[in-house]
Amino acid sequence: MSVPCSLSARFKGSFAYFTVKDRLPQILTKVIDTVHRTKSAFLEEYGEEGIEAEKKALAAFSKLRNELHTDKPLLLLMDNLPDTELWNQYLEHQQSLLSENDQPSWFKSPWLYVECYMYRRIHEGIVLSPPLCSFDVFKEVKNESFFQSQQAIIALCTYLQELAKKIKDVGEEQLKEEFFKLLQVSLWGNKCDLSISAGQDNSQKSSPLASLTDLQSCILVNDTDHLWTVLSHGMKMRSSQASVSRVDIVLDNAGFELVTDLILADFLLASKLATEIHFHGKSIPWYVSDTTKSDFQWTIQQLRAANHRWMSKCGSNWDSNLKKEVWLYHDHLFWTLPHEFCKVAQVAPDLYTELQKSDLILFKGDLNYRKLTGDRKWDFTVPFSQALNRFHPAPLCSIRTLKADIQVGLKCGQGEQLTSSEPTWMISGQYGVIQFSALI
Ligand SMILES: O=P(O)(O)OC[C@@]1(O)O[C@H](CO)[C@@H](O)[C@@H]1O
Ligand SMILES: [Mn+2]
Repeated sequence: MSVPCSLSARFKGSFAYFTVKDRLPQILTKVIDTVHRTKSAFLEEYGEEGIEAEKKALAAFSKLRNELHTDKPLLLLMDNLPDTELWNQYLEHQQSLLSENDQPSWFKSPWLYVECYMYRRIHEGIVLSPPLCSFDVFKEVKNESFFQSQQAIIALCTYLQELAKKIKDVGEEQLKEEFFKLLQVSLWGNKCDLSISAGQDNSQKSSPLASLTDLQSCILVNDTDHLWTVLSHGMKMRSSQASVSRVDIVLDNAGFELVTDLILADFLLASKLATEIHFHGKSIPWYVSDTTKSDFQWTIQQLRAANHRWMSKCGSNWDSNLKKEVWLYHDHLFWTLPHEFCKVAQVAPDLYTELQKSDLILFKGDLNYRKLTGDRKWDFTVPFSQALNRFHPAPLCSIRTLKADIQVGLKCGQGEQLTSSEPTWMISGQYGVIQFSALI
């Protein structure tokens, strides 16, 4: 099957161009500033060795920023991590697509590749600066964004606990309504990412439940009914056979968005729409605010320890879900590779086999959407299942706010109409999709 070309900074004036030219250097500058500001903590923890490491990391990041600014060729990774070889093979593959005189570079290669590559090079800079190896350059902003969303988190935890009290008596119609509501909360939670805002505060300040009705018209594709059919069918089948219904959530951002995902996951178990939830996070710091294992655990511990009855109730329930293994956390290295998802079966067959066990996979966020659709110049009306390019481990759904200029599965004329009335509709995060594809 032929696929369109990749989005790339080589298209001047595109969002990819703007990202590589302005947003990525801004993020790198913030990284440099963070490491610099942490100097005294490094000194305290590791002595002189910490200071030497800080200098080494800063030199690596300044060099990286310079390579980016001047559109230098992309380089092989020099660390020795489990994914190093895969990254270096990917560079060779990109090279093989070019003529002999050309080399993959920041402003010429696919946007998805170079953007992922920047985060992997940041990680390399840290890993090659021992003893800083486990320092997360984005931890501080992720934690701040959690604290800045406190009121919204309290509102959600309170709502969930009130719902939990009556859940056994809730009829099918109301259950469906509650599911729709919490799914939308999780969708709009995706507005709060720190990559699009280049690390600036982008947290949820007010209760997200109050604005759902107003926001409904901003959901451009809403396949919630299909999701409901899959989940409620699973629930009915199970009552006769005592089997499991497994939902996988491929997580995106820590902070408020993660809490909305955990709230949804809690509801799926409490309502018996699912019996097992598998979360997939990132194994290295990624796209500023993406969730790592440490963010996942930290968030649950923060809730547990909170000085608010319903917040701490949520935290302790979630802790016990993990202990009972009805919630499971995975962080396969594939999620931080530059590959499109249609390559999972080939590059990470173990992950593909794991995903095939799912009854429904929810992919959160914009980057996952870009990877699902290959980050290509698709027409707006191309069916989602076609853009998936044969990636189909299980029924799946993308839940994303639009923050990159790619969107498929729209009605004829819908994209063009939005472009003329609201030129920034694809990158403003004001619109969203809940886009489903059944097994074919
Ligand atoms: O995956 P997320 O957190 O929803 O978004 C990540 C993101 O901000 O990073 C890219 C730009 O740098 C955009 O494509 C996208 O909006
Ligand atoms: Mn993200």
